[in-house]
Amino acid sequence: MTTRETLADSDDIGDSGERTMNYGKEQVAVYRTYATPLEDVRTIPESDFDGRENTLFGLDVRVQVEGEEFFPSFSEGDNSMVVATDSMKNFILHHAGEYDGATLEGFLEFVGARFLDTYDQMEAIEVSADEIAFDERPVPADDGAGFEASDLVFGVSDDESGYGEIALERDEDGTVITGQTSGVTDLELVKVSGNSFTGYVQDEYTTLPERDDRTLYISLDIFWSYDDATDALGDDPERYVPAEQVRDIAGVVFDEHDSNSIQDLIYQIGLRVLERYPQLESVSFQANNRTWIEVRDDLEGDATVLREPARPTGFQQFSMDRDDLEEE
Ligand SMILES: O=c1[nH]c(=O)c2[nH]c(=O)[nH]c2[nH]1
Repeated sequence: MTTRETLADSDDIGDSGERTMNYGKEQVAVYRTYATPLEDVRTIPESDFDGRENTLFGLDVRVQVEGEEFFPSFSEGDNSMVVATDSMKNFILHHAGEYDGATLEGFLEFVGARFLDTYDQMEAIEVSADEIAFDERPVPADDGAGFEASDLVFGVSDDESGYGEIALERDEDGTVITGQTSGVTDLELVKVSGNSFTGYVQDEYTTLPERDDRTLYISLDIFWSYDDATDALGDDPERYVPAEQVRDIAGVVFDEHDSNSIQDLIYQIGLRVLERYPQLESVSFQANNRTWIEVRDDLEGDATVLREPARPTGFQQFSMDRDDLEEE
């Protein structure tokens, strides 16, 4: 997942005739040690995740601001209203020390609201971040029985990470959230059996053989939006949806469900997510097919030998809401 937005992604292009005008800073990496622990989250049957210590809290932040008062900086080279993007970076770093909450989304709202409080010329702001994830490292337990996670040493993770995006505008009483998306990105899952891909269009362009079973390798980004965006902040941990639990739902549904395609699989994951979290309005997916190619199936039992696939890669995008759950 990248937090970079291109002009073509912008809402403002096309029919509205409205001008695109914003600026900001991206790839602001910030690390906070001993942030507030996330506690008292509701547990679900698919996951043993019940909170995180936040001993190391790392974020790769992107901030984008808008306001009519920035127009002269584009049209006349008049920087009198411009907050340097370098200062934005410093503002984000400073406020990482002021945040006393426990979630990525909470920090984005906190720092976004502080920007609007501080700079009147900013009318609207979007703040997003990818979590910079760290893994626990096992060390022998103090009581000599087995192993426990070190309090001090962490591995730099190559695995999936949390994602958040918050849009804010000023209103009479302060700031209001106008957009929110949370997510878990760069999940990579392989299921060795129980995946078919059959029944697709057969015509003169079809060379892919139907498969009753295949080793399915997917990379997956999952995003969700709450009915009430303030639930994303984690102030009420019971209503917060942790990225770790959604990650675990994806793994469990993949394990349980014999799918006939990635499309079929992500739909089932989406249903489970909406079922577990009534506070969510919608869930969406970006999947990529990275399935290996079988080179040997003449081995004993179910053993096979596989190789990396050649490019190009297939993808699936899908969004769903509570109506899909009700139709089941
Ligand atoms: O799960 C899949 N969905 C597809 O649409 C597709 N197309 C393809 O070539 N392989 C796959 N796999």
